[in-house]
Amino acid sequence: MLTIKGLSKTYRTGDSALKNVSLTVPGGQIIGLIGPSGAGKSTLIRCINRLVEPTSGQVLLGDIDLTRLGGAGLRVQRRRIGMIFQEYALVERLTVMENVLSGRLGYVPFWRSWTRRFPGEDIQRAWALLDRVGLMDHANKRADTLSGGQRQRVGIARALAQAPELLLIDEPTASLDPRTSRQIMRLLTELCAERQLPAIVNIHDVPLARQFVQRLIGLRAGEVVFDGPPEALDEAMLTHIYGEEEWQTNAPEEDDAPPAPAMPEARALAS
Ligand SMILES: Nc1ncnc2c1ncn2[C@@H]1O[C@H](COP(=O)(O)OP(=O)(O)OP(=O)(O)O)[C@@H](O)[C@H]1O
Repeated sequence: MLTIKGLSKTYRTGDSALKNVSLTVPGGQIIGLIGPSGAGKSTLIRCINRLVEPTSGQVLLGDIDLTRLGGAGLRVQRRRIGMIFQEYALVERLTVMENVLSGRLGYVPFWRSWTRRFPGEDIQRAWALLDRVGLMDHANKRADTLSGGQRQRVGIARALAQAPELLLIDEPTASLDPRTSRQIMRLLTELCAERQLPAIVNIHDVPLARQFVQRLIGLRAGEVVFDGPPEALDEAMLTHIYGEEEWQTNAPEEDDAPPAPAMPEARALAS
């Protein structure tokens, strides 16, 4: 469970990017974070993992307040947070398997990470994850030979290899075509449900968010102005959140692609 209490951020420039944001994300729930450019979505995500220092407030992962930690304590707690990025952030010249294993780097001793000798159980976990995200047959390919959707699947497997207790997902589909975007969103929602992971996904595409996410948070000028299910997000509320900015990027369509396979052994690993 993630609990955010009274979180505020004012940058040195005087920009008040977050104003007293409070919310709770229980395990298994994905929150879709929506709002116009400059609303504070990235700032919120970055304050949670302390890439940006909050000005005030608390961020509790379980019962540990991340805002009170520094140095080694923060490094240890950051292992509990998996990140998934718009541009995947893969190491291009490494294989798919090596990229997934890099999710374990925070756990292995320095000499092992230097020589890339990972424990057997890490390798087994990586295989199970590759199976779950549908990339078993691509394990030995270089990351730079993959399609965008495949790369994002590697990014997802790498984040899960970390055995995170929270996922922070920044614009996961912004570089993908509509159909691949739906496949990735479906995979993310399934994985969070299977592993009972709380997650926050920063997403520009409101129709896509509505299709896959059960709870949306609307940020406007650093404040939460909507917190509810997609059905409650009507045209008037969208106009309130976005003002004049366009929110519709991809029209929702039925997807004929089958859902990603749910491998029983990957489920067992997660439990
Ligand atoms: N490093 C920074 N220094 C000063 N001000 C910043 C910094 N980063 C963001 N801001 C300001 O904080 C506010 C929120 O920005 P943020 O990037 O969090 O919004 P966003 O909702 O993620 O926008 P976008 O959708 O365009 O990425 C904006 O007014 C922005 O100009």
